[in-house]
Amino acid sequence: MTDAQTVLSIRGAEHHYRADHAALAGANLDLYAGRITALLGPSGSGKSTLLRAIAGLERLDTGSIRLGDTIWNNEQTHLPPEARRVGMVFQDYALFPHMTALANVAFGLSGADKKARALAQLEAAELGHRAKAYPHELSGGEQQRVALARALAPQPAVVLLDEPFSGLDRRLRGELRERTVDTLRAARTTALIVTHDAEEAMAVADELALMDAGRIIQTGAPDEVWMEPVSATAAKLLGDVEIIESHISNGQAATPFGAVDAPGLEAGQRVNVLIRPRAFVLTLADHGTFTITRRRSAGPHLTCRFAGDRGEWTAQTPSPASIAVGDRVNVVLDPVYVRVVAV
Ligand SMILES: Nc1ncnc2c1ncn2[C@@H]1O[C@H](COP(=O)(O)OP(=O)(O)OP(=O)(O)O)[C@@H](O)[C@H]1O
Repeated sequence: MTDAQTVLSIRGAEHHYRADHAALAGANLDLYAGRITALLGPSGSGKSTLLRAIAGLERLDTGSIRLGDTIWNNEQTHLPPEARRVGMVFQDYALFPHMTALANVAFGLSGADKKARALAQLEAAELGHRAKAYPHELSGGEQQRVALARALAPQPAVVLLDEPFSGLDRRLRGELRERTVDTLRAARTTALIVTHDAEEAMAVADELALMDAGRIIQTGAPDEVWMEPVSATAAKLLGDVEIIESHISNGQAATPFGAVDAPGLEAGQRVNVLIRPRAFVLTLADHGTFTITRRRSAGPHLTCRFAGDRGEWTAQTPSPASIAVGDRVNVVLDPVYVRVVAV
């Protein structure tokens, strides 16, 4: 994303909890004005640590965090959390149990009109009628909405949400996800949402940032990142993928399913061929090269395992019900769902 204004900029962020392990290992990330960035990464990749560093709850060893021209962190500076204009929604919502919903939302506000402003924020979350309820009297979804209202009430420059839907059941998750996105958009907030759920990240993100081993390994629009992963690690974060090691010869990478074009890569270069399950096109053939070893129907598509001399792979095809375990098939690749990346 280059046309939106950068609000928050993180460069070379490093953080160690222990000397022998970097929780952040040189992370770079930009957040853009009014846009929602989803931070997706496996457990332990450093997502929460990055959030906590932005909020000022962890101090960077090296690197910088800037809000516009204001330095929040660098070698000399560590602005305390209360001096940063950050709203935070934690995984467990962290509402004050002895305070009403209204008091929770008003907590970070000052001025004579703070109750009115808090109430307006609760009403925007369609929870005005629950203003006097205590957290234990609210459902999980309502608590999350109060937590979001509390984070937004002081009109922060950036809102950080750490796995904000993880405590909710599946149906409620989808509903609340949409509501949260609508609320953030209505408030024109710059937001960073942490998740380890690829589908959730794709659903909420204007910008997707992939994190692994303390670094941001790829950023971009969700579709772009899905279609053009920069590495096998990035591809795996976004869904099932078969990875075939190969090398470049005559501008192509050989696979057991035929050669794949690999423009721009030099002869001899070692590569990974990244194949999404839907790239495999299976055709029944009496003397086919591969054998179906397993099949599982999942409504509109069929997931098949198939084996050949050099391995076993998983395909996802639009339900051709005629394929059965033991059938012989030939397999070619739909190049739309195949990428070749240098190793
Ligand atoms: N308070 C702590 N003390 C020591 N090590 C920690 C602490 N918090 C996190 N770590 C370590 O830092 C690394 C990054 O952890 P972090 O919680 O940031 O990852 P994460 O991507 O948010 O993971 P998850 O999705 O499981 O929440 C991990 O190796 C973790 O064990």
